[in-house]
Amino acid sequence: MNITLQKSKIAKQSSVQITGSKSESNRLLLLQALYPEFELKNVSNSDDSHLMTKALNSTSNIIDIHHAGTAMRFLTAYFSIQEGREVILTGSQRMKERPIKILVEALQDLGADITYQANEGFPPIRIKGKKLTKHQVSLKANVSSQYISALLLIASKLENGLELTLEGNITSVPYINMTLSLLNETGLETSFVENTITVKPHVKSLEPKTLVVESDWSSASYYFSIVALSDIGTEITLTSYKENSLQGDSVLVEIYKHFGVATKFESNTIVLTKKNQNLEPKAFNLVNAPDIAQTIAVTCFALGISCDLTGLHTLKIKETDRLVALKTEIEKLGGEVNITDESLHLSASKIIKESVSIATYNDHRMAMAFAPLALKVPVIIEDSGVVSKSYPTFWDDLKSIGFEITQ
Ligand SMILES: O=C(O)C1=C[C@@H](OP(=O)(O)O)[C@@H](O)[C@H](O)C1
Ligand SMILES: C=C(OP(=O)(O)O)C(=O)O
Repeated sequence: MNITLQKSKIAKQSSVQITGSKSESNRLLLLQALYPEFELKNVSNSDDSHLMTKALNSTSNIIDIHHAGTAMRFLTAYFSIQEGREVILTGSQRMKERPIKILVEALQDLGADITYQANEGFPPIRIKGKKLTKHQVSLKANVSSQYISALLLIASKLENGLELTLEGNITSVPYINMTLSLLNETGLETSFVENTITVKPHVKSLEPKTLVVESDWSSASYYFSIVALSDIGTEITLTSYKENSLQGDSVLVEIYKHFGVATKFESNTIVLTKKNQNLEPKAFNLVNAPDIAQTIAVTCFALGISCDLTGLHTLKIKETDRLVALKTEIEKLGGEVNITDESLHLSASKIIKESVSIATYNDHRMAMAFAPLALKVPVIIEDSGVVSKSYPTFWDDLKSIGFEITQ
């Protein structure tokens, strides 16, 4: 369904409760399936986390994880060690175009039985679960950190644990550190020295405990953008966040200072306040935080400032080719964007065309990143339901802070 966001003005002070991180949730759901002794709180209500839960509880031999990249990668590793179980893991048309060869080869090197059902290197895949006895493997680390996290999540269940050697530049490093921190929090032993990660085997059960998922920082990014585009003094409070986050996207706090947004941590909330207008050109390397690239590009466009974003090589293999999607949609609005395979340059723009219909390409972040533009001009968002991949209540939450949204 397409929706129209009328030109809106938000309340001077408002607050929004954001659901648990989808990245943390999907890791913890898998760990809980391996070690049922712990309990989870504030689990994400995203489609991707529902799909993860459903897949882990499914007894079917065909599992469809739709658009959920982490679920696809993490479950490939999980089903490889489910002895005696055979499943076909498949997904949406786009998922069938998202590469998985690096992970499959690493699992095969460890002894896993995985075959491609259609195109080599891509889902769907058939997995015959078995005991994996090898423990040393190396893999290319510059394509997706999800392959590495997938291996780490099952590592403690391998007979001899895992010694993983990362080859080349390592992309999206905070997501690897998040995986290791969560393993440690659950009581598993890991080390990460130079380019080698080790996880000790653990056959026994773990100490029962309750783990509380922090709310999603990528979802928070849209509010940083909203505050950046609002009048000085505008304040939005978001729950539940902590200062020492495991999520790399918490770098938003530093990045949005450059847009005049101050962040204050107060007990379990963050309070975002618009302090001043800073219209200097911007440059950010987002190799550690690829999911906030769209948010930042649209903030800059809406403020009429130029920006250079680099470290974006993973954007081409996400829900859509996000570099091409950003260029196409910003140019429809009157902007000028130049892209390479790993960077985006946005020229300073004086105009924002009104009532442009923004295509979202089955990508939740296209819909959410362009929504703050409604603080400047009316905008139409196509296929608005895509947001449920990570943030199902996004439009209701925007309405609650003053956005005027009609069908
Ligand atoms: O491990 C994770 O939870 C994620 C890792 C990142 O992917 P890449 O490592 O492929 O960049 C990120 O873009 C994705 O949304 C979630
Ligand atoms: C890239 C994303 O997700 P995934 O890779 O898990 O599909 C995302 O949420 O922006």
